[in-house]
Amino acid sequence: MSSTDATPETAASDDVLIVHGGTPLEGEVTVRGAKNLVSKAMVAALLGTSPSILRSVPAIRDVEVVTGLLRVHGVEVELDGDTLYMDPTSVESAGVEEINVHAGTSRIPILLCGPLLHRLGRAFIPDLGGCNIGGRPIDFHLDALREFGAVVEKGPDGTHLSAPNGLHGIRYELEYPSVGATEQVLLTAVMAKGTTELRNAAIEPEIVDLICILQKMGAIIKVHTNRVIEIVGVEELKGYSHRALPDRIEAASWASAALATGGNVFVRGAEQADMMTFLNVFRSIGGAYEVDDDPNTGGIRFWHPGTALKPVALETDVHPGLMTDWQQPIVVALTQADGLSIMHETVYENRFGYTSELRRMGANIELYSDCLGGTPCRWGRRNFLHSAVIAGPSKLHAADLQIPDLRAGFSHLIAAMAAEGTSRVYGVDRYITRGYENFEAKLLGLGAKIERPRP
Ligand SMILES: CC(=O)N[C@H]1[C@@H](OP(=O)(O)OP(=O)(O)OC[C@H]2O[C@@H](n3ccc(=O)[nH]c3=O)[C@H](O)[C@@H]2O)O[C@H](CO)[C@@H](O)[C@@H]1O
Ligand SMILES: C=C(OP(=O)(O)O)C(=O)O
Repeated sequence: MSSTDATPETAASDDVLIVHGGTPLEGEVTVRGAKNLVSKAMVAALLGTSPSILRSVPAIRDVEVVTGLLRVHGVEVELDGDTLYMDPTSVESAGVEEINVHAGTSRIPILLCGPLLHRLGRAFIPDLGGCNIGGRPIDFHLDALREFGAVVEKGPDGTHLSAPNGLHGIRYELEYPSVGATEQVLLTAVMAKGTTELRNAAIEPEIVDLICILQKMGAIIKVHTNRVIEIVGVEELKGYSHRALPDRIEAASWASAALATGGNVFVRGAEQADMMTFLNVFRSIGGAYEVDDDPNTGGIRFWHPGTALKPVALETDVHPGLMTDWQQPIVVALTQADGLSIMHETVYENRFGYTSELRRMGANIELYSDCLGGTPCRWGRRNFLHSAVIAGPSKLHAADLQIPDLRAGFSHLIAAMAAEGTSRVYGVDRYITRGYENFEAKLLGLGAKIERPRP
């Protein structure tokens, strides 16, 4: 099972955005539900005996992929505006070929295991996709599922699971607080027989929102101190009605774009509580922000105050640390800071590939295999280039860029908008649409000078 985001070379030659750089982004964008919650909330709907309603659903490709997966399993899915109706009353098994149509782009298919084992007694894991930023093994998922009582069989066409004796609660400690493995345990334990205790769990806001959804469905989940989650299995869950929490990764991406281009962007829908760590970093670099806490129209305004940006030493970490998905946009902003910054990536071993393109644009970024951030991490001394030193400020110049993955892609766009001259950014449809809805219209609305090549 591998992470299968395509390599940059495979981006179609017409999948390109022309960016005329040098214009500060100014105006307003709206963020809707978080990519990393919405797709899991859709999987949770599979567990209900009645329909679920999910609001604030963004128009992104990961939602399309999970819609396809739910439909092949007999769930009726209808989108009305940004509200998703999911009726799981007639869940049925799907064939390997039908499932494989939706394989290879997202990591979500593995999260269907628990719900499908409960509903149908069997499940199949197709090839997983997602960003190509490390090995992304699924050993924690399979290990936990086996503990719950699942039988995991690897065949020539993929991994098949069954639960001949049903699933029962477990005491389980994650080696690392993996987001996906925590969600796997939650989605499986809620209907397993008995109580589950998960130690060293991830506690990202998207996980807390998933817990809220499961609670609405009838689950009993207690979040204790020290990353311990206790789940009391119940026999039946009903559908839910929920508004997804806003996408804090998209919000931070626009904030970084405002800073790197010397602009001023109001991100409607951005929430302070989920972005506290990012906001501290943004202010340390010298960016300015203001929170509007109106529950209906509020958000956060981010702007460059016109004074020199300051260098910082940062490390990515699990929540409440600095989110790894914020790393790339922040690094682009740091190319404009006055001095030496450090970024130590501790979550993924290979998330700096995109910096080679930034170097071609004139950024001064060196990569190291040592843990430069101060805290030794899992990747130290294993020859993974997982620390970056960024010397700024650099005058960025235009280049032709190949996007390697989702967040790197948005960061390439930011760099192209901050650079002098006209860049061509390849792979925007393939990668960026997976997590940023309507990004071209949003960029145009902020005054970005972008265009598609004429046929
Ligand atoms: C769809 C989604 O929500 N994606 C997010 C989710 O990814 P995802 O859930 O895949 O990320 P994890 O938190 O599981 O991964 C964190 C680390 O744990 C390792 N690991 C994970 C599982 C496993 O079985 N074995 C193992 O070794 C991974 O290789 C990685 O080094 O959380 C990441 C960390 O916040 C984010 O960057 C992704 O945007
Ligand atoms: C790494 C990411 O997502 P995924 O897990 O879907 O690849 C991301 O959203 O930055």
